[in-house]
Amino acid sequence: MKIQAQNLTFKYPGESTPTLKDINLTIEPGESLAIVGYNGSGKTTLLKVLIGLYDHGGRLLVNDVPTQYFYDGQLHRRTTACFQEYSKHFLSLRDNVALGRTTSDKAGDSRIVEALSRAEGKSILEKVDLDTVLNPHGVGSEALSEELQQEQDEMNKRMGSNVKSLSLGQWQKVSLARGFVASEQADLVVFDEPSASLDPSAEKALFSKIRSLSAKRDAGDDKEIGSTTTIYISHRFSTVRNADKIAVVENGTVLEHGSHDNLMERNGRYRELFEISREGYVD
Ligand SMILES: Nc1ncnc2c1ncn2[C@@H]1O[C@H](COP(=O)(O)OP(=O)(O)OP(=O)(O)O)[C@@H](O)[C@H]1O
Repeated sequence: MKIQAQNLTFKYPGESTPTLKDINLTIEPGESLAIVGYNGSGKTTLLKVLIGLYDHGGRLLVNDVPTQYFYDGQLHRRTTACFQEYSKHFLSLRDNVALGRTTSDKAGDSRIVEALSRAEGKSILEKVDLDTVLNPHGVGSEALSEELQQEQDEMNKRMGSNVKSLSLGQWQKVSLARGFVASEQADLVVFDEPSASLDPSAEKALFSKIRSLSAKRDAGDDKEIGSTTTIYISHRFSTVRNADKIAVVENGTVLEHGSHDNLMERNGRYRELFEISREGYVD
């Protein structure tokens, strides 16, 4: 999917000043774009506007067509988004990953295992199986409200001992696996800080899987296929540098964009942020 933002602006309802202004950006089909910048600079808002979640000023074009010419839901069906606030369901591991998108047979289960593996979460299967019901409220039952405690007691009664809790990082991998299953039908896949709860080795492998979603394939005459575009927000420059394009967002606008090499050569904010992050790894 090709995405073009032309003089894009956006203001949250009730706010006096726009959160995004003069955004001009083109992401070609099959490209990966990393969005970087300080906290509160507008990265998540930009991601949400680019995938059509918010009404905006200026123009947003998808495959050269202004988004208002698509019918309701048409673009959303082609988009998969993994946001920081992911959902956890009191459902089996299978249903948490697939949400009904896979068939209930061996082929369906192997898609789920494959998605868990791409999300660096295959080891979760050493602790629970696909039928295990996951408890979204965590281990600390003493911290649960009376209502949640009742819900948990009820589930435990119904499911016997087959209810298990996961760590934060394991839940994040379940939510990423959900994104990978959904991405099979998507032309645009977006991730908002997908590795926040992951350890460095899982993180490195995850980003290479995310970028491989974007690998350009020969689409032949069919412009619709072979062109999954990925956009991700990350503060980890070791992974950001491998994106095809990087956009530096500051005060609600794109300050610089280009490849890692272009931006390093430009010697501007990207280079400054990259060097600060590198210093963080040097003793
Ligand atoms: N729903 C909202 N209503 C009003 N203002 C909002 C809303 N969501 C975010 N903002 C404001 O918009 C600005 C940009 O927020 P955004 O979440 O896009 O930043 P970000 O760059 O993704 O930050 P971070 O790196 O901390 O996740 C911030 O000043 C924030 O307070």
